[in-house]
Amino acid sequence: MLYHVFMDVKIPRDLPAEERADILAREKAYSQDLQRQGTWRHIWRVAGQYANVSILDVRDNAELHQILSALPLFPFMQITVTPLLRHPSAIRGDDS
Ligand SMILES: O=C(O)C[C@H]1C=CC(=O)O1
Repeated sequence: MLYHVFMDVKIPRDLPAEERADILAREKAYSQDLQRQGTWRHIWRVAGQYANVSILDVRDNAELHQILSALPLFPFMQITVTPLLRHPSAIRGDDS
């Protein structure tokens, strides 16, 4: 199943710099690993915001929840999930 996921990042200003850097490095590694596996199909920066729009391809709601709640930045993000299905007018073969 495909999901559109909007992640709005709000890291507290008073988080120590070392801790912030560690979380961001782990977040990047985690996200890139899932991208290599094909689970995290797309990630886009939202212009002008510390936020991203992502497309994840997972088995079900439970797997999506497991993946998102394990994000190192999870405690510092507002996440909005929208389930997707193939549009009847779609012509691309790889979007379902
Ligand atoms: O920077 C972000 O948008 C947050 C986050 C999500 C994946 C990743 O590598 O960073």
